[in-house]
Amino acid sequence: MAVYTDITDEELAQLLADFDLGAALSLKGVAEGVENSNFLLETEAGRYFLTVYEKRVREEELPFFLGLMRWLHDHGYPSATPIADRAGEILKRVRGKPCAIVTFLSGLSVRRPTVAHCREAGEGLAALHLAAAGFPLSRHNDLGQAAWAPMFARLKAEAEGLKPGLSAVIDADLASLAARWPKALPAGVIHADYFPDNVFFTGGRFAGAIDFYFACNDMLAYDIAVALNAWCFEADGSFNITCARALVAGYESRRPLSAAERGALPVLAHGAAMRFFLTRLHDWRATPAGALVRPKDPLEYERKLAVHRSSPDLVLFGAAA
Ligand SMILES: Nc1ncnc2c1ncn2[C@@H]1O[C@H](COP(=O)(O)OP(=O)(O)OP(=O)(O)O)[C@@H](O)[C@H]1O
Ligand SMILES: N[C@@H](CCO)C(=O)O
Repeated sequence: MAVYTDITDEELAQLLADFDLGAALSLKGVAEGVENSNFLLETEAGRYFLTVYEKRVREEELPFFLGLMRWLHDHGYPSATPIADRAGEILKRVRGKPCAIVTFLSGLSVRRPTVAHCREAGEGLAALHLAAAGFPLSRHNDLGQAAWAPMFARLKAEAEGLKPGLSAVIDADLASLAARWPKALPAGVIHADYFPDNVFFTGGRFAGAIDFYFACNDMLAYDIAVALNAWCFEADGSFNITCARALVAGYESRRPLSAAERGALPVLAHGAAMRFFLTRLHDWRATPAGALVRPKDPLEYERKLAVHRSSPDLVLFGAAA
C-alpha cells in the first residue's frame, strides 16, 4: 500500500490552521497508487484529498502539475483542483515533505473497461487536450522517445533476465522507432498516464481524470496511443479493435484527428508501449523484495510491444462510424 508518510493529529492540525477548511474530522490513508502518499481528508468544510509527494515527483515540477490541475478545473474540465491557503499558497509541507490539498473527485475507475467506457474515455481525453490549450507553463517529456535508448542501455541485463534474447529485440525496436518517430504533429499538454485507474466514471459516463504527475508537452496523438495500449488490450493479450475504434471515435467527437495524426497512431502506440515497458523494467529492478508497493509487470508491456511489432496495421483503423 502506498502510504509512505504517517501524519499525526498535531501535524494535520498545524497544516489545516493555514486554510479556511475548518478542523479535521478524519484522515484515512488510501492504499491504491504507487507514487505518492494519498489521504482522504474530511474537514468541517467537506471532503478533500491530501497528497504528500514522495521522492519520484520532483518538487520543482509541482507548480506545473498543480497549476495544470487548477487551469483544467477553471476551464471546465472535471479534475481535482488544488485548494489555496489563506496566503494563496497551494504547495505546502507536512513532515518536511511537499504536499497539497485538492478537491475530492467523485466517481469510480473501472478495472475491465467496456467499449462504451473506451468511447467515454476517448472523449474525456480530447476534452483534456482542449481545456489545456493555452496553459502558460510547459514541461519537457523526460520519458519521451529521445530518452528510451539511454534508459534501456542501463537495463539490458534486466531484460535478458526476464527473457533471454530480449535485449536485441528491444534494441531493434528502439532503432526502428527512432527512424519512424513523427516530428511535426500537433502538440500540447498531454496527461501521459491516461490509464483506466486514473479515469473516473459515474453511471457509465466519464466523470474526470486524476494523477497529472506525468503530464508534459508532447504530441497530442501520443496521449491517444498511451490510452490505446492501456484500455484496449484484453487479458489474453489480444488487441480489441472495437474498443480502440470506440476510443478514437470518442476522441474525434471532440477533436478530429488530421490524416497525419491518424496515420501515426501505429508507431506512436509502439512507442508508448516501449515507454511503459522501460519504466516498469526499471521499477522491477529497483523495487526491493518485500517492499510495500508491488511493481507492475514489465512483461505485460513486452507482449504489447510484440503485438505492435508484428502487426502495425492493427492500430490503423481510422475513425469509427
Ligand atoms: N482528487 C481525488 N478524488 C478522489 N479520489 C482520488 C483523488 N486523488 C486520488 N484519488 C484516489 O487515490 C488513489 C491513488 O491516487 P493516485 O493515482 O493519484 O496515486 P499515485 O500514487 O500517483 O498512483 P499511480 O501513479 O500508481 O496511479 C486513486 O486510485 C483514487 O482512488
Ligand atoms: N500507469 C503506469 C504506472 C505509473 O503511474 C503503469 O501502468 O506502468
